[in-house]
Amino acid sequence: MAGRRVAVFPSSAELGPVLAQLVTSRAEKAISAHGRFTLGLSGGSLVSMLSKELLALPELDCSFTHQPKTLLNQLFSKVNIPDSGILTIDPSLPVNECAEDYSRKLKETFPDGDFPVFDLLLLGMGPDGHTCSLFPDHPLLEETKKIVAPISDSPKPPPQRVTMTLPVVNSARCVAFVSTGGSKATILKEVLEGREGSAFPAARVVPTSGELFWLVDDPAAASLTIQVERPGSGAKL
Ligand SMILES: O=C(O)[C@H](O)[C@@H](O)[C@H](O)[C@H](O)COP(=O)(O)O
Repeated sequence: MAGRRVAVFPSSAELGPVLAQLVTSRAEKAISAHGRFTLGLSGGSLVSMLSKELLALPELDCSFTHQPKTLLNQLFSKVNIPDSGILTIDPSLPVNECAEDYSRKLKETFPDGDFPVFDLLLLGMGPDGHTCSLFPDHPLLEETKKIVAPISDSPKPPPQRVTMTLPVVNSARCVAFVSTGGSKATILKEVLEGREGSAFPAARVVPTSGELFWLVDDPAAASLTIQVERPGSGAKL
């Protein structure tokens, strides 16, 4: 890993522009290095935060995780992405087929190597420490071969989901968690300051050779004792 960076902002209002800057800077870097930019998005409040900030981006080749298209419309209305550049799950399929279908789409988009290498993954974390649909103590955390897996016993509704696996997440060139609000304070401390090898799924996101950011607000960071960065709203990460 290139080193974890924890950046704390007074509120989402200051965090949002820095998140948008991270997306644009990693997009520029990716496009100049290999001619396209691949972005994976998880659920939660990320999409609406991004849609407020991203007014214009270069044409992007994007892949989105388990987001129904309706949720993404507000984001897509702000950025210039051709339909062919957007990969979504097909929720009309039974969950196993849905995972296979999405896995096939990803393999077509990322034909090289065992696992897709996203330029940037933006992730959220639930109050139980889950990320993507990787839940604490679930056997899916040990998956080493699949790139997308079905889950039929999610502790959080809906019970049936599909998720990217940890090897995909940890292959990314850059992963950024976004976590805001006081309800995240306890779990954030556990994940960022807990023992080595903590079982929380979010703590197992440690990109093999990519960057790792945690972008959080003051209420979420309230219990942290580790050293953090406090970038200004115009900061570049
Ligand atoms: O799949 C889901 O049930 C949610 O999308 C969930 O995983 C979400 O990403 C986290 O709960 C963080 O969401 P917030 O950042 O909005 O709290």
